[in-house]
Amino acid sequence: MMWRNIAAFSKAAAAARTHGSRRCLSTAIPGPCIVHKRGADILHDPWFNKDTGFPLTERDRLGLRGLLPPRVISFEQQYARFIESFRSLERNTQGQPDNVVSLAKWRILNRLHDRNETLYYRVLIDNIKDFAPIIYTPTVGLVCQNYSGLYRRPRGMYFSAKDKGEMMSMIYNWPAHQVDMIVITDGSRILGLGDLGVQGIGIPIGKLDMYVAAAGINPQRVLPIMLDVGTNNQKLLQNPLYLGLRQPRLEGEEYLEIVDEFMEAAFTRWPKAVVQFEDFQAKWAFETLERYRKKFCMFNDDVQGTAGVALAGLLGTVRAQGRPLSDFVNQKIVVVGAGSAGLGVTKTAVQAVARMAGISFAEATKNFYLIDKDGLVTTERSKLDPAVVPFAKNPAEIREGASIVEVVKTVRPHVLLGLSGVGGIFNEEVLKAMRESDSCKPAIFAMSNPTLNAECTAADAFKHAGENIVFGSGSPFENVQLESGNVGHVNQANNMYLFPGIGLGTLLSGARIVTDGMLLAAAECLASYMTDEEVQKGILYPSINNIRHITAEVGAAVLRAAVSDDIVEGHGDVGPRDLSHMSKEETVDYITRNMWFPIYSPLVHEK
Ligand SMILES: NC(=O)c1ccc[n+]([C@@H]2O[C@H](COP(=O)([O-])OP(=O)(O)OC[C@H]3O[C@@H](n4cnc5c(N)ncnc54)[C@H](O)[C@@H]3O)[C@@H](O)[C@H]2O)c1
Ligand SMILES: O=C(O)C[C@H](O)C(=O)O
Ligand SMILES: [Mg+2]
Repeated sequence: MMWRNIAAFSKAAAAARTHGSRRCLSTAIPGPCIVHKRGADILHDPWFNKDTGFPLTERDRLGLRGLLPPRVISFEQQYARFIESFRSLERNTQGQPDNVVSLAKWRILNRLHDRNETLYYRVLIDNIKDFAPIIYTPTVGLVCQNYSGLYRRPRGMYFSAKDKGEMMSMIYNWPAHQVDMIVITDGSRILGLGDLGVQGIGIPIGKLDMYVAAAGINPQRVLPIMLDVGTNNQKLLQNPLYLGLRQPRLEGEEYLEIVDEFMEAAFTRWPKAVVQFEDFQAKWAFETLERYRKKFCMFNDDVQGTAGVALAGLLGTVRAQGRPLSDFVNQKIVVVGAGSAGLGVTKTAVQAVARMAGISFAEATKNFYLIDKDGLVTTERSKLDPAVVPFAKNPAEIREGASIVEVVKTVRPHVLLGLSGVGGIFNEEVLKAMRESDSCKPAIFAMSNPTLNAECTAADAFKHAGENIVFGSGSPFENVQLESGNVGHVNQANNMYLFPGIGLGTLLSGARIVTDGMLLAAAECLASYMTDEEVQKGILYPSINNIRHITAEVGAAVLRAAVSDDIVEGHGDVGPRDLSHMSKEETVDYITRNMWFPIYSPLVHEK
């Protein structure tokens, strides 16, 4: 396996990325785009609309003459105008409550999204660091919470329990002929915000925005899906404006029949699509993953994407300590949260230890401590969930149900990682206890989203746990100015660094399933991306500004793993033999060339 080579590869990767990041943004002359509509219908279609940017000849050809003011405004002018209105909104809302400002920013972006997708995705790609926190975590959480009130226009498709028996025909209501990426939720566990029912549609929309921005999936080929099987959120059920089914969630077979029907319908119409499951409550996240992963091209981002990002972070912390990667097997890791994300991370990290040390899975669990809402999980617990059994500790080591602080004080872990969804649970006492860690650079990952649900803030982590820590959080925080004059670096430990590459690499390989090998390759690629110099400064993940480049690398790693697993079927004109003959560089190049980039294409009308 590659683990030993990660540090060596990282230097070469860093050099390549300085080189490569320009390439994927280069703007070749765009090919024509066929439209089947004319006149005002084009202006009202955000896929084709160019607003005042339609050249005069195109206005003639498409029946737009007279429907727009006479001046033609260039793309660059339109872009500058939007950025100026965004900046002026920032100035005008200064001093207002954070939620008000965030929603105002989301609205202005959403209006552009609804009107002109080319311009929208261009401003998103170019300003990803500023805009990701609006269209993705944390603001997307606020949008979901307020969705029924914010709703103006539909986006994506809604399949409800009332549509049983109809889905195979309904799927043909979607206007695009080709769909490459689908992100689906049932709204049952939206970030750390719980059951938000139909309002959870904001999550697939935000994830697919990241697919377009990071992976260059053509926005005409993405499909956000809400599977509305009811909600158990009483507040929503009582809200007269709630837009979802007003019934308790379906359970058991009734629930699975709905998901089965959707999967059959989607893959019947688009057999080559990739489906990402997102924000399902743990029991359904695991059950659907097992049920579909050998049958359909799908993966669960919260279980599998998060596991890869966390593993890359954990390996990074070993490097940050100046230790060889092989020392990963000696790291003591406390994971707080034993749900879809926490269990996915723990299982993957234990597997990595077992592989590296050449020991059994059971032996490799020795240095892992799993804590859930009832405290430390031990074998003494009655009604132990089968999924946590492999990680349950012997109560003779530490008592059943021990609190986080007790566990930290007893174990003196190298890493404290939170995926509990409970804001502030790494309180002052817990963080101070991490000062006694056996690591020279203790690591704290507060991975829960959105910001208020993070287990601690970045500032508190550096203040209480010490200035020598490594810190990661699921939602963005500003870097922290330390008393020593140094900067405490904040890593965004978020699955956004992997899911776009997993989806894109799978799509372009033409694989019909997503294997463990493909997921592991994605994690290894991310783990080897940073240089030793960066890692020693506590920088474990790349800047989000490099997201297209890292996604191309991850996508290539996933594709090459699919080749190794002998499951590629090719994509478009590129067959399985072509894929298997590509070198690593050629694969990255192939992935990069297939990324869509927002630029106005000449529109050609066809009846
Ligand atoms: N950063 C990322 O990339 C990323 C990825 C996936 C999930 N997440 C976040 O992780 C959180 C959990 O997601 P999930 O899907 O695992 O949820 P989940 O509901 O499946 O699991 C939550 C777990 O936390 C435990 N828990 C609840 N209260 C606790 C407490 N007081 N002390 C200790 N443990 C407690 C529960 O017992 C459960 O095991 C969410 O906030 C989500 O946003 C982040
Ligand atoms: O959506 C995110 O930002 C990460 C993750 O998928 C989550 O559920 O929190
Ligand atoms: Mg999620």
